[in-house]
Amino acid sequence: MVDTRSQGRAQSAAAAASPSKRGTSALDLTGAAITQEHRVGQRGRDAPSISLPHQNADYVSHIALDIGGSLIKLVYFSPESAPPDMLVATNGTGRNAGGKLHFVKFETSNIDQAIDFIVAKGLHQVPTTSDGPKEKMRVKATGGGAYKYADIFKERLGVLLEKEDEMDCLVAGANFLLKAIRHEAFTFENNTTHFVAAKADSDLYPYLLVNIGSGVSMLKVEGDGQYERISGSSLGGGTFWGLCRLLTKCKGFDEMLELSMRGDNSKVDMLVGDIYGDRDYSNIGLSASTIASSFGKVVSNDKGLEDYDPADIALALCRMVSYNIGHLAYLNAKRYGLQRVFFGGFFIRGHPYTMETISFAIRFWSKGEMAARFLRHEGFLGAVGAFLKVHPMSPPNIQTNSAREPRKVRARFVERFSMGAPYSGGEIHGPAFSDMAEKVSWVERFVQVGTAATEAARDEHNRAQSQIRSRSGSLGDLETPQSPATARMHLHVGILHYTPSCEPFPLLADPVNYEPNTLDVVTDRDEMDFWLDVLQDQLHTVVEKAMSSEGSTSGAQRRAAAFGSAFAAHLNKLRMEPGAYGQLGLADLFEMREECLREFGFSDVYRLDKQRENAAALEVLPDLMNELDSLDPEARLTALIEGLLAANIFDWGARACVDLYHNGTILEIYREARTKMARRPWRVDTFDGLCKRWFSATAHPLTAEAVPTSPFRRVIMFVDNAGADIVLGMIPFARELLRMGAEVVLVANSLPAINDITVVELRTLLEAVGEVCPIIKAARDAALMALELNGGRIPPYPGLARRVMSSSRLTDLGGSSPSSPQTPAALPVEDSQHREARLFVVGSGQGSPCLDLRRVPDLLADATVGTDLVVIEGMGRAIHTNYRSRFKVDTLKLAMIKNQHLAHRLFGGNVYDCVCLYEPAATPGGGNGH
Ligand SMILES: Nc1ncnc2c1ncn2[C@@H]1O[C@H](COP(=O)(O)OP(=O)(O)O)[C@@H](O)[C@H]1O
Ligand SMILES: CC(C)(COP(=O)(O)O)[C@@H](O)C(=O)NCCC(=O)O
Ligand SMILES: [Mn+2]
Repeated sequence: MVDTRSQGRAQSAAAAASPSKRGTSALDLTGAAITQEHRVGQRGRDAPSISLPHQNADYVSHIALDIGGSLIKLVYFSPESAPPDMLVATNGTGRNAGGKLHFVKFETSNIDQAIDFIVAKGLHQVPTTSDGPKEKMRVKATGGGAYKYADIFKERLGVLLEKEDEMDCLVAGANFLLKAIRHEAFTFENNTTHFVAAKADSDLYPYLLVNIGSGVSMLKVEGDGQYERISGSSLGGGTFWGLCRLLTKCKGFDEMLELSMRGDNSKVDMLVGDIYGDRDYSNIGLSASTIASSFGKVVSNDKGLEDYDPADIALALCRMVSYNIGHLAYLNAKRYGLQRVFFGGFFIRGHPYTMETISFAIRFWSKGEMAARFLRHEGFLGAVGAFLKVHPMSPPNIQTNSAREPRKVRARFVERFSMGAPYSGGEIHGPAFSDMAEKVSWVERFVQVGTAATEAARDEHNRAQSQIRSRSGSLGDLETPQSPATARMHLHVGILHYTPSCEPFPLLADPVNYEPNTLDVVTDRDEMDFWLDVLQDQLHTVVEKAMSSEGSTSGAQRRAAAFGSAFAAHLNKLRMEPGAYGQLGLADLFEMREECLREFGFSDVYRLDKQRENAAALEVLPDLMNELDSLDPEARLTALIEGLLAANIFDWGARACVDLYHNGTILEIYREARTKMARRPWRVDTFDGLCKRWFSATAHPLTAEAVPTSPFRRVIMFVDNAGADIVLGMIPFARELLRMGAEVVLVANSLPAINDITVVELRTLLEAVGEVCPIIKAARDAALMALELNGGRIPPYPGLARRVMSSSRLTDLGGSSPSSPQTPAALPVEDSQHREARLFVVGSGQGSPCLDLRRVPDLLADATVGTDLVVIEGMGRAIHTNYRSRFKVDTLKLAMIKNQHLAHRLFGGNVYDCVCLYEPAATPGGGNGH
């Protein structure tokens, strides 16, 4: 329940909540407003700051505060249920202590607003089971305000702040973020963002942490909890803010930054050229444009404050403070022999000019040797550190299952950007709406203003880009940054999703350097633009699909339209600022579309198409199996792969394929693909190597009737699309391996993405396949029994010598006579611990058409024990991602390329080219990764 006393205050706040009870869905949108002074034009080029109305909260388990001299930073955590296929890991409770971490900030002078927010969301109360007593939330707090405002928190919320040391929290937060978030740190020079990830502790420590809040702290950090505050300065963010307010009459901080962007500091700063008559002082390396004395020109001009443009003053102040801090940071780094310098604190605010200036100071004084690094979570370091005291999310490197490597902390975190991100201009307002109607009306209400604003910002951005291009060179060398021509860069901080049961795929040859994405779409703007265009072009089709997937009701239409607007806004955002969300790759773009659909309640847009295509493909499966079984082993392997590549054409995510569906039935397309497009030789074709390995455990010469012996013990197969792709492609291939005596683990998406089959659908499908295929039936039964005996987890491979099976028995088994289904017990027994050809199914933990092996569920990681072949299928999983990744075991990558640009870009090829890439296990140290 909302405290009645606070309701009045909450309503009076700019973004007032409806005084509704927790748990009800009513939400008063009147409070959510784009205020007049925030309109484009009045407020300059920035997107309007849109205040999300207070929302009914998710269940929140922990909160932490950092109450500084200028800002209050709030971090809170809402636990989340695991996807259904990952329940085993949670002992069936669905809770695995995973959840979402949210970041919010307020001005300290507006402490009531922060308290209203906490009250409206009920963050200060531990929600209870219906009968239990209400507990007070434990609130960790750091920063001076934890002392100064303790009474207010006690009075208004009834909570006692548990105080934590500020420097301790700062360091804990920085260390955590730098290790847990992939793209936390970046450099910013010459208007270019470059993300730098520390891959090992030795890449990180020791470092200098410069926190620019109201004042400045400089800490030498050597490890977790190992630090020393070596210096500081009173000339910090407060100095800039204070002097700016005094001299420019600007009130808001962002307003001052905006203002400074129109400024010309040479009107107030004394430059070297002013002293040397427009000449450089080249003897000591100073160009004419270097500032000799900040505000020095004011002395010689006989002018009053009112004669100066406030923009020039704002810019000169920003530069003065930034440059001084950069200089001090360099001197301290030098003094302690530190090579890496990270800058945090909210003074920076992703402001290009601030970052350019600090970077310039570090580069200049280090004679080009060092580069300043910035943190995306800027001012949240202390709050995150305080949060970790009550909820330590990642005891580093827990040793899991004995046979596997230690888990990596980073694998457990992923950052997601909600639909509000592009509109709200980098401000963070808590979790997504709990009620769909609220969310949709919010988008409807703000989409026009938001779109107008992002368009204005984009025009501004384009203008700035051409200006920068036209004077390139002047910023390239060690020159003082000119007055900023870049539009404001909004660093977006998303919601951090924490999944403690995720870890890197254990079979990666080089997990540290593994990068799933094949193309670099962040640095390569043309590439980014190409894929943004692709997604933009497809958007109306997806909106239509979404709508019809739910019977085109008016509700579905509104939600689909809102999805369309929200996703379009993300695309626009990325077109302007490819680095706004960190270093997103192509895989993230595709995933963002799926996440956005989910956010608007579309749980599975292609569900009916998938069902229809599965049914159609099942009809022809028995004939296909007969046809394959009649071939001799080598021809059969070729036919299996050709069929698999052909079936990969059923891809609702590719424009070229969707166009095909208008002119033919599923079967016609499949036949055409199999006889024409997927015939050997393929564009990338290392089939001969596969063939050699495939028959390496079988006595030669191969006879026509013989079923070969599998050289592989356990094969993990990442499957792709529903319908023909899985039924006529991957399943027959898996069946062949099972027949040869291998164990097979099929890995499917945990959540839907386009027409990819999900793990739940796959299990059902295999039951249907089992009806017409005794091999699949027996292998599924054996797997289910093994799972039952092993508490739902895939047991390690039994680890036996290879079973040599009698080919006649196997041929019996493979016959498509369903009258005599064989149980596993009827399989030939080699010794007491005989192994069965079991067919397991496990979720990939992902909901994307691509495959990011940096984080897979531990249930899948378990399955790698004993695996000696990994098969990755499809354009998303084997081409967009993982095309260049290497594995500790043999790998087979199979895909049809359904996009002309991509085929051309990768190997000068054409649309419908096929890839059959067999790669033997990477030898240790043998140039893995890329
Ligand atoms: N919206 C804002 N309001 C006030 N100050 C801001 C704002 N955004 C950025 N700042 C800058 O950030 C500084 C505060 O940074 P922060 O890291 O939160 O430090 P502190 O803990 O001292 O409050 C301010 O002095 C100001 O320069
Ligand atoms: C989303 C996809 C990667 C899915 O392909 P799949 O993995 O199913 O083979 C692919 O459809 C794709 O890249 N589509 C966008 C490009 C296009 O429309 O041509
Ligand atoms: Mn797919």
